[in-house]
Amino acid sequence: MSAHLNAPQREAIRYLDGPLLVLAGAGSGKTRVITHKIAYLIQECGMKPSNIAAITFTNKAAREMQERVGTLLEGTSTGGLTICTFHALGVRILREEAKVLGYKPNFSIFDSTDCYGIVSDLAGSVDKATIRKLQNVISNWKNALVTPDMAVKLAQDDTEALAARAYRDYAATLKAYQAVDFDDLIMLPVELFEKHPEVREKWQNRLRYILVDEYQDTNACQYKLLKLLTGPRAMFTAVGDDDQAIYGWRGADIENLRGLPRDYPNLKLVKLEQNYRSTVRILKAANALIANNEKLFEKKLWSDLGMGDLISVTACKDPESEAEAVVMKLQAHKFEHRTTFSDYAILYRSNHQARIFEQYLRNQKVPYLLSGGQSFFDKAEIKDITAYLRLLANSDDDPAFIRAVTTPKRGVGGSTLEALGTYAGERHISLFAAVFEEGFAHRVASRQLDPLLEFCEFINRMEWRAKKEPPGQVLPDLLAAIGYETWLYDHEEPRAADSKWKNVQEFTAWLTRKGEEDEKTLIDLTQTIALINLLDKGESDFDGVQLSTLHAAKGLEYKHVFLVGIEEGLLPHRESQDPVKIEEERRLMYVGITRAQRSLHVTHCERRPAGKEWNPCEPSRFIAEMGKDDLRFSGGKAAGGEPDKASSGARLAAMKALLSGAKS
Ligand SMILES: Nc1ncnc2c1ncn2[C@@H]1O[C@H](COP(=O)(O)OP(=O)(O)OP(=O)(O)O)[C@@H](O)[C@H]1O
Ligand SMILES: [Mg+2]
Repeated sequence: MSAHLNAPQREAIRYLDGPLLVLAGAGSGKTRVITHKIAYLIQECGMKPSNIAAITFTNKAAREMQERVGTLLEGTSTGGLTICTFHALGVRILREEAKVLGYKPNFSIFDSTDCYGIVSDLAGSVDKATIRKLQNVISNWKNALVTPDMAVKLAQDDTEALAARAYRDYAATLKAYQAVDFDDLIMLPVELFEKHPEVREKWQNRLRYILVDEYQDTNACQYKLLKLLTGPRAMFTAVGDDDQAIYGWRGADIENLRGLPRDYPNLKLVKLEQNYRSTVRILKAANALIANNEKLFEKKLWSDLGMGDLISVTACKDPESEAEAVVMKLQAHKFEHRTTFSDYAILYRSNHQARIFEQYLRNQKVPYLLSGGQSFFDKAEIKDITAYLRLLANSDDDPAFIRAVTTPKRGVGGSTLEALGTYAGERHISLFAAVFEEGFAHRVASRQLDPLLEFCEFINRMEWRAKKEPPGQVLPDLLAAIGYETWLYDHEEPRAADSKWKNVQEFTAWLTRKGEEDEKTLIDLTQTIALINLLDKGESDFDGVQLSTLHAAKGLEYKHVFLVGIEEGLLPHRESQDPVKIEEERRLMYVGITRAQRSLHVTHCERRPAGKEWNPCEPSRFIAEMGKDDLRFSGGKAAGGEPDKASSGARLAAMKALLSGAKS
């Protein structure tokens, strides 16, 4: 075992007598316990890698963990070792057990845009906000393991009954499409394991030891899946920090932390108290801030990495001057300390805050990476066009068929597809092949069959051309024939449509170029796209400043961190004002502060544009809560020897919150 482990870490790694919870603050080496425990299980306990599964919160975290375990175990084979997210594990289980659940192994996974389309079809003519709400209600039901039948039975009033029926139809539609949504990736395996003990036992025997990182952010459904997977043996290690629970809005529930000792009376608890990440000042500020939250578990956290620099708090006039100030400070800091760009992170509450920083970084030719954003190939519009290409390459690709035939809409409805799906299922042929069969023609009206036939004939014609002509000739005709641009502008807000259409053009230009360079047809290139999708989109070697949302920065660390836009209304967010949500916002700030190793810089604006007007902004109450001993204020009203001014507004806000909290 590596020398760089302290006594409680070693204890946690060696403990194999039953379920184990490592509960500890930020930077105390929880993730390190997981990676080292995997190595320990394989190297010292002789466990097969294929019997071990480690579950991380994001794909990025999974990649990092794979790398670290790979390094620790150099020379030892790790074949079959599972390191992935709950969702990826769900996909794996579902693919293997699809038959038992009545799915094909190549079921589609619908993203939230696909699902929005289904819900909006079912809901009829209601506004977007209502559809999103309905989507949320359905998602909450799924995460609470409420089936459509249960929802219908439990409905208390007309609105709930309506929503429950929409849920039932939504589930039926997905099934007809042989598709699942993200929530299903967890819910269906739970259902599967509950109904089929033999399948459950098979998986319990396969995954004999399970490790879970960021346990505080699991939801009820994921907890259930974990329980079913570990079974009565309960051989697992969960690590987490209740002060970093920041996904309550997505159904994660700290109750799962509280529930563990109840569900597992023999649960062993290990606490880690030494922080190996941050300087004393950073840690002190983080501890002072989080002390304002109700405590679930008592924790201590100390560091021997030295006092470190004061934390700078800068008031800026507006977002432009904030971005300018941050980028200038970053460059000066880099020059002075001879660091690299990848030592820096700029973290913010909401995605939209990134744009102006990107602009200034680009102006200054500072390389940067944007995370928490979406990969190009995962964008709905790129997936739409890719669905057509997949279908040209392989007309048996049912998921691509469903996506292409319904996007843009061409008069093929849910019931037609359901009939087609049933027929194809009985005959064991693909949807595409089924369209041309006489047996199917007898089952549907001609107004249902005609648009299907027209679509398939179009695909056949295009396929024929795609095999011979260069992509540059086929693509424009394909796009024009399906009317994608018009459909986008009919469906989306103008700005969203603009950006999506631009992406489509960028994608087709790329395909055209590739086609010319490599002398490849569209059919050949479809394989290339699939491979790009599989490729690690990781950016490990790139030297750039990291731009990220606070949520996406969870679990990561950077030498120097800028927390920007730390204002009332942004953090805490204006829509998160009740006392429970304020606590979650405070944890988000805690996550932000504790990403920093050496230096921390906090900025806030005095005004922000709101349409043509300016809105005045107060510094966040969280700045005051960090305690002023380790903070150095500058800029704006606070400059010129009035260090307290910047925080007086924050204190006022904190007082207001306290009063409103006391009232409710
Ligand atoms: N015993 C140790 N000796 C030296 N360095 C350590 C030790 N334990 C952890 N570290 C280092 O401390 C840093 C924080 O560790 P790690 O990321 O595992 O903490 P964590 O508890 O998972 O943090 P978070 O709560 O943010 O997820 C890492 O750089 C890690 O390599
Ligand atoms: Mg961690």
